Amino acid sequence: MLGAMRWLLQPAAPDSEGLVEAAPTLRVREVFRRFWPDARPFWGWMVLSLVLVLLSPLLDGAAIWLFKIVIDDVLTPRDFALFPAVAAAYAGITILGGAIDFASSYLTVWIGENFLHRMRTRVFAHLHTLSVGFFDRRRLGDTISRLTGDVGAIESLVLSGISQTVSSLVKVVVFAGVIFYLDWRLALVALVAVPLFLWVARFFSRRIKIASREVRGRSGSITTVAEESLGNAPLIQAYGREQAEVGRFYRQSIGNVRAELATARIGAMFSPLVDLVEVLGVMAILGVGIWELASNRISLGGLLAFLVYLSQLYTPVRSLGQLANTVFEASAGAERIAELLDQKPHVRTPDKPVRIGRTEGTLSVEQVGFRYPDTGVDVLSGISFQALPGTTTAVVGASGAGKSTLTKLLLRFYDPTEGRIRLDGHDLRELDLSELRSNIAIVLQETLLLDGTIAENIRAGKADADDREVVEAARAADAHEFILDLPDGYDTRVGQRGRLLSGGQRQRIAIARAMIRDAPLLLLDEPTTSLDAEASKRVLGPLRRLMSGRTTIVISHNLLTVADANHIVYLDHGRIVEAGTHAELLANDSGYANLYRLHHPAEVRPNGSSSGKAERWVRP
Ligand SMILES: Nc1ncnc2c1ncn2[C@@H]1O[C@H](COP(=O)(O)OP(=O)(O)OP(=O)(O)O)[C@@H](O)[C@H]1O
Repeated sequence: MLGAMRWLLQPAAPDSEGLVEAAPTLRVREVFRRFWPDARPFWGWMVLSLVLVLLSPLLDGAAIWLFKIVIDDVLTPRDFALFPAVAAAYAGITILGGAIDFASSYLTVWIGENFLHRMRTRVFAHLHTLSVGFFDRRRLGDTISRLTGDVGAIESLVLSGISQTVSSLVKVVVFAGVIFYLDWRLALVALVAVPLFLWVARFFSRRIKIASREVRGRSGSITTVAEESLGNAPLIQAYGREQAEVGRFYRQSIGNVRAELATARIGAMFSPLVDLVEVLGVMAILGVGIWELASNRISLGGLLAFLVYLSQLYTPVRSLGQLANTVFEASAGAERIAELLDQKPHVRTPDKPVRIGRTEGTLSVEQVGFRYPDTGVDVLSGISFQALPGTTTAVVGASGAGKSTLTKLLLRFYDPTEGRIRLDGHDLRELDLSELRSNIAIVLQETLLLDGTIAENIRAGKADADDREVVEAARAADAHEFILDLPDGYDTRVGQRGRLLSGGQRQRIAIARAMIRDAPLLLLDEPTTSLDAEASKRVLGPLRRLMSGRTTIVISHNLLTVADANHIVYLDHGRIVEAGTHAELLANDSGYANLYRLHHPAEVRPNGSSSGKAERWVRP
């Protein structure tokens, strides 16, 4: 028996795969204090909705009072005189009640949905203020599940919760008032059940909260697995991992079922217990009622009306108890939203940023050191170099040397942990973030395309560009012809992440996007690495056009695009070990020369001088 009870009341076992970030627990009061201000725009409407909510129990009370009149003044004396008036009053109350119920239901949904929409958009906008580091660390699926699922919890807590509480409380006050008016002795007997109600509700609410937390977390895990798995469908199919992935999904899904069932068990135990309490109350009333009736202190109509009022009173008391469960369930979701909103961007615009407008493009990297948050290793240390307007600086080094990390610092996705980067003499940390980024155009190794049309993707570089500019940029990027060959030309959709295009085509779209941005600073991170020799060759011309006249930082380890850079910086394990021009570094015959020989075995003589082929390669 005890074992069965324990099973009935036990929350589901937590997920051990760690797919979702734990949210700190919050008391319902704190959740409330925190999110109540978000409902401010709806306060006026909420007052109106509460007025409607107040009217409804008053009408119910009046209808029951009419019932008492029917029994005591129409049926018992068998007098027809009052009947037409009572019938008309009934009809009037029903019509008015219907109109109020309609207005109240619609208004509640209207307020709820609009609040939800604002909250969702606010959380989404907040996510976009967070630094890139947040997205590096978090599982996207969990974040999406919070945005689409858990936001609703706040609505049920802050809005529906309030209106249901007020409506139930008003009903309790109205019906309790009436039963005291009818017979205070009977009313006192009826109150015996109240502390029992409260105890049962309290007992359940804590358990419901723990069980609900698991349900919310599991729903995040399901979205996480689905997002990661479906987002990598080609990889999973190529390596035959479909069954393993289905297994992973199955585990999270069954975990969700168990968590839901545990919550349902705990919730379903609540109702029968409350029924029991209610029956105890009614029996006590009937016992005392017979005695009251016998001593003529109450009429039969009065006793029957009393019982109806009592059932009306128990309904809101019961729903207050149920509401506590709903509120605790919702607060488990609200905790997950609060955790997201508590995330602060690591990188932000200072209160009084220096305005630079369009930069000249002098970039100085001064003694920069960096380690990723929550790691113990310096990825970069003591990095210094200067890039002057219109020149090209190449950053070269083996895989993992820290080249891409450097671009992240230049874009201010992260701030250096030591030293500084200056643009036109100003530390990047002093600048307005969006102004800084508007001065930079990027072309990355893995081309980032949005699931829109070709034209939209090019225009992402400059939102107000007209069609002529888009075509011009595409021509300069050597993309115009292949775009015209596509089924819908510039209006062809590129598919998720541009998958409907080839690697080289994606790269040329990215170059067109950088072209149209016309920014003074250009960051190229391995722009040709994912392309074969033929495709690389095709993008080199457009890249050159893009680079001319801008301060360009090229990151590469295949050296294809770097040989004619004005300055080459060779990184090894996060430090600069060599710097100079291509010829100087080859003459040095050290790390850079070795790397170059690796890529172009036939082109470098052992004494380090170049055969000149490399230059022909980059200057076709
Ligand atoms: N978000 C991150 N969090 C923690 N460590 C990271 C993160 N990104 C990169 N690293 C680490 O930083 C080091 C440098 O990585 P980075 O991507 O800058 O190298 P890279 O020189 O660009 O390499 P590749 O040429 O292969 O792209 C690596 O050891 C990597 O493990």
